Amino acid sequence: MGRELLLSLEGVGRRYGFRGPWILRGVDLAVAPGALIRVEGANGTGKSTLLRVLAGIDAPTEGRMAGRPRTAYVPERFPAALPFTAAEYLTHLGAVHGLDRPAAARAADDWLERFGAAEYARTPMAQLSKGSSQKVAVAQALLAEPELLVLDEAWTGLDADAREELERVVVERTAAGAAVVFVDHDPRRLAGVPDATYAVAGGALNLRTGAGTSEGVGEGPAVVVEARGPSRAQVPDEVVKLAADVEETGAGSHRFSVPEAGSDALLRALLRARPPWHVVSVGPGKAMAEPEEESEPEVTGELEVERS
Ligand SMILES: Nc1ncnc2c1ncn2[C@@H]1O[C@H](COP(=O)(O)OP(=O)(O)OP(=O)(O)O)[C@@H](O)[C@H]1O
Repeated sequence: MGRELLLSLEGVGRRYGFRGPWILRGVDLAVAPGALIRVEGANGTGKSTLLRVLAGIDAPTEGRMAGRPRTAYVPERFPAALPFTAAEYLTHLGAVHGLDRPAAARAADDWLERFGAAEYARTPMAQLSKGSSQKVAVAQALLAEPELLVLDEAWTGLDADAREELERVVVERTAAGAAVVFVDHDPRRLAGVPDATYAVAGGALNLRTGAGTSEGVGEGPAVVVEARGPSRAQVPDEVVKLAADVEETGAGSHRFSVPEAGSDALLRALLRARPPWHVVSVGPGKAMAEPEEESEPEVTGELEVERS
């Protein structure tokens, strides 16, 4: 099955107020279905700002975002003192997400149960402990099976069982094709599992491990990216370097085969090119060892990266 990007950021910047310092600048990020992305960085570098932009809570001050996945977000600080019980609150949110009330109530109970908070279902949220209230924060994000799950320190305050459960849920969601972007202060969190780890520093988002880094490229199955360039544009050098195979499939259209570990970096390079390329589809290819057997990627639609 082909994959369209769920979301992409291109040249995104964010600052607070007209004259505030830039917190983020020139951020490019391609979020594919099934991707697990970790974001790191020192305190105050802009991780939460980036996650709020990804979650659609905050708008970029400059740059472009394309794609509108069904998104759920666990904020760093959850407003716990709401005038509802946990079950009422979750049922209400489930209904807002389009579940009928009985289904929403069942989903609310199921998620509270899964995180060991069933006994607090009828407790007013203002009376919940910090940890129990964090379980409600996590449950509200999982209710509607989001396509993009954004977790800002979501493990903080959870007990050991709930922390493990949340790791399991993240792996389940990505296996089901959802993307998960998370920040967590514990380096052991989902260690070795993320497809890519980025660091926010000096306003920039830098790839640390995973796609496009030396430890990642060359591993894993091939991914085929179909993209269309501006008329008579050269394939960007960075893309040529990352791709294992480049084929011109029509006027301005190209097909790139890239090891899975390098696919995000290749997508970023296409989106960053000036003028930018249009990513048409992303799909699985044949193993890199069999280049002569060309695979036909499934074209699933077009992601137009708008320009200002
Ligand atoms: N709503 C806001 N208004 C003004 N400044 C803000 C706002 N939100 C964040 N900032 C500033 O933006 C910078 C980045 O904050 P952010 O919370 O994104 O960083 P962070 O990397 O998540 O930090 P931490 O690790 O401490 O959670 C900080 O200087 C912060 O003071």
